[in-house]
Amino acid sequence: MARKLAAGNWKMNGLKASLSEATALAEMFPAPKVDILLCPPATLVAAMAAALDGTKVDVGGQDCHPRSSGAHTGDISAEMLVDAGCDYVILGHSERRADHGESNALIAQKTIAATMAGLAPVVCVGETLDERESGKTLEVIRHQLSASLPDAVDFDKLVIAYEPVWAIGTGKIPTLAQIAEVHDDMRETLSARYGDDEAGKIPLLYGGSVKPGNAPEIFATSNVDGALVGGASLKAADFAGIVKALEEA
Ligand SMILES: O=C(CO)COP(=O)(O)O
Repeated sequence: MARKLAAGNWKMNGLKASLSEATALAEMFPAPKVDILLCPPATLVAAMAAALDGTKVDVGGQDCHPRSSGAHTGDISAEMLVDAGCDYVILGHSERRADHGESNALIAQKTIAATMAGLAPVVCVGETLDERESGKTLEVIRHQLSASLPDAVDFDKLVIAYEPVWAIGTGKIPTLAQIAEVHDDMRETLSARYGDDEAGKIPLLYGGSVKPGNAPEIFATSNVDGALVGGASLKAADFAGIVKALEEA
């Protein structure tokens, strides 16, 4: 069985004052039954890690460079995220694939760098609306999985997030049958490559317009082990509703 994970992606949101939302969340879950993660913007990573030290809420970055150091202005390495107090890093989010032209091959390199540094990579995949409407969803997801993941991964750490691009920040979510179809197919694809035991350990998160209201039904869906949450992770009260739904799933 894969562990359960409620992960929040703050994207380019949050100033120092927002750390109170993170500490409020940690106070609500002194002994959570699931893993909880917040990924703030890079400017807040160290301060959030310090504020959450000793709590059950982990901190992650939203990207890392494939190299560990060097002349790469504006970039951050996996080692630096570890040094700042991170346990996780989100990789290959569709916003980075679109805004920064990230390829599957680059994401695979970043996944290796994160794994070598001891971070848990949260590798994101997801189809566009065009791809879904033309019946290519499973083909796209299978290709992204095979090309964005290296052969050597740490199965105790790797996390996959399925985030349909058209469901992000739109309030639209796929039907539960569509989520189940993709998650079951991802598990099979991972099993075929890595073996049933190893693939079975990988938490498969759903992301895209997850709210406290729709979380229970999403978490009851086949092969959904948690969520990667954007907007609803910014406020402790909203994210707490999603964490509770996962605890009760
Ligand atoms: O992209 C997402 C998380 O990485 C999802 O964002 P929303 O929850 O705001 O739709």
